[in-house]
Amino acid sequence: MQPIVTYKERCRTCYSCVRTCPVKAIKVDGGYAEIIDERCIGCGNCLNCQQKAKVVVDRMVKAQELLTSGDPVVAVLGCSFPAFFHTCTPGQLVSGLKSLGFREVHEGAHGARLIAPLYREAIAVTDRPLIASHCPAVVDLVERHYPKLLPNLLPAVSPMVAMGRFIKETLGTDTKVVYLSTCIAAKFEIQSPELQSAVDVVMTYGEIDLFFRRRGINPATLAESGFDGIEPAHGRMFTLHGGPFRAMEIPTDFLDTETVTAEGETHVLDTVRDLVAGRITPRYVDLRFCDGGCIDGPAKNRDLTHLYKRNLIIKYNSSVIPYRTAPHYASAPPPANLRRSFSDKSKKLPSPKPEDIRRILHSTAKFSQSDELNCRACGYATCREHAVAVFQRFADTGMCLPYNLRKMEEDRGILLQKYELISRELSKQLGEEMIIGDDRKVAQVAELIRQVAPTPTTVLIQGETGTGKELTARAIHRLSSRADKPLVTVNCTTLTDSLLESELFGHKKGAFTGAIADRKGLFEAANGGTIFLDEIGDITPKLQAELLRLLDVGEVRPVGGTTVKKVDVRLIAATNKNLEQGVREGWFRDDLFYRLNVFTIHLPPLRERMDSIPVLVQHFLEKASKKLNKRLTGMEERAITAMRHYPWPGNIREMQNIIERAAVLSHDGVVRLENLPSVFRETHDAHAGSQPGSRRASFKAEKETRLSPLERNLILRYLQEAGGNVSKAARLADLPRRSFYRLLEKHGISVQRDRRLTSAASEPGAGVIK
Ligand SMILES: Nc1ncnc2c1ncn2[C@@H]1O[C@H](COP(=O)(O)OP(=O)(O)OP(=O)(O)O)[C@@H](O)[C@H]1O
Repeated sequence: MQPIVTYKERCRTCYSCVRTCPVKAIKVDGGYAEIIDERCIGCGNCLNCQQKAKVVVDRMVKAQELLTSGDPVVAVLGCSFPAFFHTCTPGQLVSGLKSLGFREVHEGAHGARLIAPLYREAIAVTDRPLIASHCPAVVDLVERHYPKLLPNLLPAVSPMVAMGRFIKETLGTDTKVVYLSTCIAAKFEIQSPELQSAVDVVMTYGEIDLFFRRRGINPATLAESGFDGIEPAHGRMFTLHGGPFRAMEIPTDFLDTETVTAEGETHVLDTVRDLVAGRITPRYVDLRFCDGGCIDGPAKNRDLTHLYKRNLIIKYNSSVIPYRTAPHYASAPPPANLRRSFSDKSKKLPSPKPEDIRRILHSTAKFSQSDELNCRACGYATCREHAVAVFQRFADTGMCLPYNLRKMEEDRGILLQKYELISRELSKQLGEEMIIGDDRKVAQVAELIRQVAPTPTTVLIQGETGTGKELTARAIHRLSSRADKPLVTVNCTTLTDSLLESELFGHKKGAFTGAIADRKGLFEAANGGTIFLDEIGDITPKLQAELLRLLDVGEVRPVGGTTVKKVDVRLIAATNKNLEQGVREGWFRDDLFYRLNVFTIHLPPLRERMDSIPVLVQHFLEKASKKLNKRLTGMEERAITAMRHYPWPGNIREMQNIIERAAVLSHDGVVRLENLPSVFRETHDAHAGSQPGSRRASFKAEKETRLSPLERNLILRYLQEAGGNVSKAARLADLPRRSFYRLLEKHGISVQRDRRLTSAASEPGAGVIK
């Protein structure tokens, strides 16, 4: 089993392991990131996964099995142990390990002394730069990724393997050796067939600590025992920066270019690349993959700083360490063979051709250099590196975050547009086509519609939100000679600017990222019929110019296209903005305004059409009855009175929504005041209170009634400014989100994001235009 395993179900594909793996030994496939064993060098960087999806396999069970097997088991403490177990003395630690069942305890630093002669010899006679082979991650790095440097690896085993051989050759081969360390690569090292039998188990200090705790052993409370092996003297310096020179007595000095020492991923990789390129030619290179050396290996003590740990080692080195060297070691010869060889374990990967890279980049909408953001969100340093990994099947294109975000945004716009079309279609089926009203102003509107409908004239409909602008546009189309041709409606605020332009006019393949084929626009789709552009006051100046051109010459030019197409489309535009003011303030083109303003219909707000309230109530009750499949016979007088006195900031849509909601709540088929949002009860009470002879409402009730509409208007305004996004609206209003939601509920306002502000309410009654 590999020493590091992946828990698929914990992987959240954040790609942090891809990002931190120095040799890109991580493959993202099937929604999780797993280690590619042949490429892995065991550095342990991927263990920093916050989800704990990559973990070191716990060797405690294996160690326990050895300890209970009856065979002698020897513990060897790696040189960095004083920087981990700093709350007890070395002698107490030895006692603790013996309580666990270890027969002997050794200092692994002696291993450095064992291999030192080989190092000195090789360095003295070498004709090429020699790379130290004591760090297993460095050995794996060369064997798996830089095989050109195989002849440069110093042909000696690591101190750990030297210790294992020394102990087994002295005590006999039935002896088991457990090595304790901060190193994860050592766990990989002992799996190599050539070295396997030297050490049986590698455990981290953390695992041993857990072992102590599980067995209720606290070494700090134990009496001291002495180490059983051979005292390593300055071999203990091995773990410190530059320590191997001292531990193995390799002569060097500060400015000596004959020897180089490097620690940490960046420096090690740079040095290796320099060696491969022949940029440096020292005699000996001492490399350790972990930044900070062995005391800062992946299983280090994370509570202590590097300098503090370094001081612990130095202090340890100058203290008197209890030793009771067992007699069988005093005269033991060094192991017979401390040499080793290395092999090429690299795997040749397929190299993509330029067109392969281009194809992969195109598939994530990267058509030019500027599209390559190199944001590293996928874990690769550049978009091209990612593309290479995709080609080599280590990565997939779904890892590109900017592309995904953009695509989501576009999909959202398209879905919103579809949603609008479907909900309009649904409304039509529910018989929403009628313009209802029983007042003078709606009668005037109806007359204007009848007059303009049969002509080809462009119409501009102005009115507050929810006053029936779209309904009016539909009526004009229905009464025109184009009624049998399409009516295409577009809400100019639902799509991003660039997407809206391509939706309206179409685009040519390659016009922008994501334009993978030619596409017709909505003007072409509406050819022969009518296009209704809702919220025209929100379009950008660029789009205003295109629209003006279209109205002037009757031609559309697709985005990215050079040719134009004739279209015959009648335009009806609507806005709740004051376009004249827009012209004065410069955000709306005057020439487009005059082009649109040929025939304008102003829709009065509901508060100016109070006479229509009863017929509208009736109309919406009938609609709700159909939609909810519920018998509704009417609305009680108190509720109608409240409706008459309510200021209706959301106009007829608000009324429609409120009646539908009340219809849901009604128990007996009659909509009662209690079924309406509380603000209506307050409106009713305030009104009743102001009637002669009626009992005066309390100050609190009256205050609430008068302020409530104001509060409601404010909420609607914030929502409108936030495009229907409640969190944003709450932020604008400087209110906690929860409070904002409470206000929405109080006023019966329901929100559909990016649709427009709809509040929980209504519409009218007697058909004026059918
Ligand atoms: N006079 C009316 N008679 C019947 N229903 C109406 C009337 N006016 C509006 N409605 C209904 O109110 C709702 C909102 O109408 P519409 O979408 O036409 O308003 P709008 O002014 O276009 O809104 P917005 O400014 O938010 O785009 C629709 O369900 C519509 O059917």
